[in-house]
Amino acid sequence: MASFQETFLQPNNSVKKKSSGIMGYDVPEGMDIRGRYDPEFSKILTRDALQFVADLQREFRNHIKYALECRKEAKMKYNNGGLPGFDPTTKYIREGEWVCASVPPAVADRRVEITGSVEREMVINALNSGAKVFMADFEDALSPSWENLMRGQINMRDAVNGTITSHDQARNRGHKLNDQTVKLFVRPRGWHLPEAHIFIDGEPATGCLVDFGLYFFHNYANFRKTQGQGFGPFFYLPKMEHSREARIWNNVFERAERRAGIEKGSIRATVLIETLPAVFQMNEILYELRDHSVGLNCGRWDYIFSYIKTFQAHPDRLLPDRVQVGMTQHFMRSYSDLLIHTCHKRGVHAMGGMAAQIPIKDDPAANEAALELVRKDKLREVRAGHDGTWAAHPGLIPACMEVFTNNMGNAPNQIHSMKRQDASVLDEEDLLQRPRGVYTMEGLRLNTRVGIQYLAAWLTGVGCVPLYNLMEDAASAEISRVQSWQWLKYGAELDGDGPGVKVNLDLFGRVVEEEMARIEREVGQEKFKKGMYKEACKLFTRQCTAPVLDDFMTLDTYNNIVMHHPIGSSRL
Ligand SMILES: CC(=O)SCCNC(=O)CCNC(=O)[C@H](O)C(C)(C)COP(=O)(O)OP(=O)(O)OC[C@H]1O[C@@H](n2cnc3c(N)ncnc32)[C@H](O)[C@@H]1OP(=O)(O)O
Ligand SMILES: O=CC(=O)O
Ligand SMILES: [Mg+2]
Repeated sequence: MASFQETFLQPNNSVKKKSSGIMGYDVPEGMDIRGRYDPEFSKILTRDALQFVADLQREFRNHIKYALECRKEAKMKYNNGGLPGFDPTTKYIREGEWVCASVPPAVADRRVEITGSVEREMVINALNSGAKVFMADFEDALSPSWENLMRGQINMRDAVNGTITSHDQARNRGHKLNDQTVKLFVRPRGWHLPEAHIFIDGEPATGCLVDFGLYFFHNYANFRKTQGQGFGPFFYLPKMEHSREARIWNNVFERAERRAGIEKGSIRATVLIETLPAVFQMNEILYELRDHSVGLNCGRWDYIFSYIKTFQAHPDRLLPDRVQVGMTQHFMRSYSDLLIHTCHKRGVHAMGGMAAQIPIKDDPAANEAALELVRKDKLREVRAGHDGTWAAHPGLIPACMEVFTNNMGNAPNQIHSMKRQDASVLDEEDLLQRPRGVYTMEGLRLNTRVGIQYLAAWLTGVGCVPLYNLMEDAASAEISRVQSWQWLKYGAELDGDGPGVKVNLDLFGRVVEEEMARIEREVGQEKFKKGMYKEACKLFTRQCTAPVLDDFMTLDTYNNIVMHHPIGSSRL
């Protein structure tokens, strides 16, 4: 097999060019790095790694643009009254008798997976956590600033090398890896997010190709030796809407494997089914990735967000208060059951999702109640046939582990024991059924407080925060945003907690003002003044009152965290 150096360091005639002045990155032809120069970052942004990213971008950019155009077309169809559904032209895939490549032994048992951003201490804690897998997140849990992304890549490299350490000076505490660590999966950003600090041929790079490309380039060889038992690296793939997007990932993987000289099928990925259109494409997505798949996951928070977004022009499908849209609603249960049936039919893992509860430090009774909710959620998942689940915090791992182990015993998964044949009859009506529940003023207030505080954190580089004893990230905060937009747009009647009142601009304005005052009281004047709450409030208000719904909260907001050097901040 060709060595890493031989395979990647092919001669090229590109002009050696340093960007960003005297101290600059050594970039290949057609590439421009507009992010801050840092000697540590330059060990990630090597010329050859950048060339690899540029090659991916050049080969796949038109496919990505086409896939994003198709999303727009689908949106138009839904906005004109259409409903998502199964595609008659791919019935042969849904009904065919095929299976995915067999599961790599290294990740046969995934009963508890901890997730977290790629921040250094969190990475070390997650790898030491005693879960089976750590999903290191460049997506929902990360604010994609240049600093976060580059430090995240450094942290991933050091994690795979087994050399990652950190020292917290303020607390005089060190972090280092235990002898036993968990298996690493990396979640790159979704297709929709650009990387505005790296330009290729005059255009911002595609965020996920930067995340994937840099991580793969630097780590694939070590990963396969130390983590993957000959397989890997392993990925989670977010926010896809159609199997054509999975086909692009499959082609990216095959290209990377060829360039690295490793066998086809080395790279493995779990796809999050977290958009409403994707639930009708689960077989097709697995089929596209059949040589590279290691299952599907119920990304329940983005799924709820996507339900609202897909039905943005359907006032008869308003969702009730966010807290009432749980996994026991018929459409959510149907999605999880069909996902299990589909994955097990195709021989791969059906992963559960994230309960939003996190440990409550200063109130044992409330903490026990939160833990009980997590246990209940996990029990539902394992009994339904899921092979594993997500935990948002190390403190939840023992409870999740206990529930799964009590029900699965020593078996690494339930792929062959829980076929869920009964779920094969679930149809469009089950998957789209209108959720039941009430619309309340408290729901609107909570959405406002959560949306503003999440955005305020995101603007300062923090992509996941504890709010009101729950985990909030880009996916859960999106629900708050689009729900507020939808209630406002259609004048939802809030009658769940008193006499009915219709949401309108006046009411929403008052709610925003009052909730800002409450946030100030809750966080304290000093933190409020130093923080980005006012900016966040402006962004949230604009997004909720926009005549046309923004596709993603993070797209417009991204312009606020782009920092071009040496010029200063810049809009795309
Ligand atoms: C919808 C989705 O996409 S879900 C997936 C994306 N979301 C996530 O991954 C959420 C990950 N979780 C988190 O980010 C955090 O747990 C939060 C923000 C929810 C709570 O954070 P905090 O309030 O800071 O937690 P807390 O103070 O209890 O942390 C205590 C310790 O646990 C660690 N910790 C907390 N969560 C995690 C985690 N997910 N992974 C590893 N370590 C963690 C902290 O680093 C801290 O360690 P230290 O004592 O060594 O400094
Ligand atoms: O990514 C997970 C989700 O629930 O969204
Ligand atoms: Mg998600």
